[in-house]
Amino acid sequence: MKKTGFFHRSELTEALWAFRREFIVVGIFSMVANVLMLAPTMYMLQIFDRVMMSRSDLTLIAMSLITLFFFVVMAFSEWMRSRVLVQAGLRLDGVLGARVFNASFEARLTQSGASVARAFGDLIQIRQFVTGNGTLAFFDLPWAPIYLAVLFFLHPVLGYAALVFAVLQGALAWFGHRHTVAPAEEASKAASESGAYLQSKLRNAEVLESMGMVHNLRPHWQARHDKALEMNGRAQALIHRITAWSKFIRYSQQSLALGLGALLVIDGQLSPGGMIAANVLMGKALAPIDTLVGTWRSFIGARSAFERLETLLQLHPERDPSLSRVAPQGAVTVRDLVASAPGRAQPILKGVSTAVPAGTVTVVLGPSGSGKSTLARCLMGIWPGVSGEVLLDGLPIDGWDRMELGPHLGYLPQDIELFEGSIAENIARFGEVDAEKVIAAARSAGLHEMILRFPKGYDTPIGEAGNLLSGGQRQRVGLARAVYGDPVLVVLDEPNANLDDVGEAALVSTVQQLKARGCTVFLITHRPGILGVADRLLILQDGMVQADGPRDAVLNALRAAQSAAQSPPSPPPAAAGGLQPIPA
Ligand SMILES: Nc1ncnc2c1ncn2[C@@H]1O[C@H](COP(=O)(O)OP(=O)(O)OP(=O)(O)O)[C@@H](O)[C@H]1O
Repeated sequence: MKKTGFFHRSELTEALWAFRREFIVVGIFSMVANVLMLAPTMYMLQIFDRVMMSRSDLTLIAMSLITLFFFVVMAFSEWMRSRVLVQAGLRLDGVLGARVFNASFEARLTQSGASVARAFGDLIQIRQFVTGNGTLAFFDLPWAPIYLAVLFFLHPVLGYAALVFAVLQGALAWFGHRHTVAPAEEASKAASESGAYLQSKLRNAEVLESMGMVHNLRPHWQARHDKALEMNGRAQALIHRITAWSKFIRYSQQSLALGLGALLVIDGQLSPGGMIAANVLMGKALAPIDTLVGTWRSFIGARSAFERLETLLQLHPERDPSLSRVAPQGAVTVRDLVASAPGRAQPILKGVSTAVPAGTVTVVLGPSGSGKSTLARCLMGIWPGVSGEVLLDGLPIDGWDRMELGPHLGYLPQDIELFEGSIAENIARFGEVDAEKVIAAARSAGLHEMILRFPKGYDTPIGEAGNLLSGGQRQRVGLARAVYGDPVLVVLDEPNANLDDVGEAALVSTVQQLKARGCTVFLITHRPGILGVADRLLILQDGMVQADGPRDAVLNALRAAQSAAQSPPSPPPAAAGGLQPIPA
């Protein structure tokens, strides 16, 4: 449960908070390991100041055995704490993986500006930090004062020297933090922008290669790449300078501590054993600070990753499973639908309204750019900037849980969007392949015989985005995927764009079968040949409804408008929205 008010924790903090027990266990093992880290120091003191003086073999053996035992316990504690952290990291991934996956997809749809491609990289970065040296150094840090106290106990000058070095290391860490965060962030942003640019162009490699566009695009990429290089160079230079200073302080500390101990020994204020022990102790007291300095970059990286991921999860909260509803029937109502897009002054859809009873076929017509595909996306509840309502069985479509609603919907987008995998997997929407349902969907899309002619039948791999299939085959596989599992609402965006006459006849039969089982169908097309299957027509013009109603009524009205417009010499009417002449 999320806490409210002062104790409110974000979802991500809550996920980490759930591992508090593990962190306590790590703290306990760290305590044991750190206390036992005093064992070599004590051993050294005993060897130099006691065994060497008394020359007692027995004391040496006893001291060695005890110290060995301490080492075993120390090694076990170190191993256990790393193990607990690694397991916690895996569990964290398990807890957040699905959420980040879903939120990434939602973010992609809403284009909310959250860094989608980075989301999983961010999760890995957080996990690696939480399970890495940074966290261990954080647990070791509180024990540094114990070593300091022992140093003060050996000689106050040694204690003060350690303090000075600690302050120097700390100041360096702070300086590094202040001055390198922004350049490092900018460098990583520039690098991912350059990578994303290249990636997006690689997707269209055929077009670029065939028309010799590679040469033209290279300078665009080079500019981004150069910027990334420059940023990276600047950040690296700073980081290297800080690392060099850090090394200087560390080496100085090691040697100066020994020199200081020697001075105290010469002065008779410290035993030789104390000198060696102090040297080791000082190294241990400063090691966590050293590690923190070494890991502050990953800390900063993990912190930014944490913030980005937190924003992503906040913008795309988990849907409440209690909202689960009964299976929809397929009645669709659209009310005053206004769909906008970033960077466009005018909305794409400007107040579209229609009401479609369950089990009817609506053919959507209109000229290019009139908003048909946008309407299709709104009907699927996947268009981000909308006002007005799209209701499925009277309930807002974007309020449904997608996992729950998805199987009841079928969608064939204009660019089909198949995925690498087999034909069967694509038709089955990458869920569990139910052979009977897959074959039924393929039959329904008039694809079954064609698939059987492939050497591997339904197991034929279709390549990335289906590029091993022809345009018409891709469209039919997309159609079979849309009708898979008997959905109640199917939206087909230009499903006949790549089809020959046989394919179009199969499409008509598919739509008739869908209708026969009570499925609501929206079919977007430019080709009037398919109007025969329509119960209703919806004609869009410039984002507005120009005509809507039963097919014959709309057609009669259009014909009347056409003949009225043809009697005086006047330009052909735009009534049919760029449609070829309405067949009689
Ligand atoms: N993501 C988007 N961002 C901004 N504008 C968009 C976006 N998608 C579509 N548009 C614009 O919205 C308008 C309608 O596009 P839409 O794809 O809905 O038209 P359409 O009627 O399906 O056209 P066609 O018949 O050519 O497929 C177009 O002017 C297009 O430029």
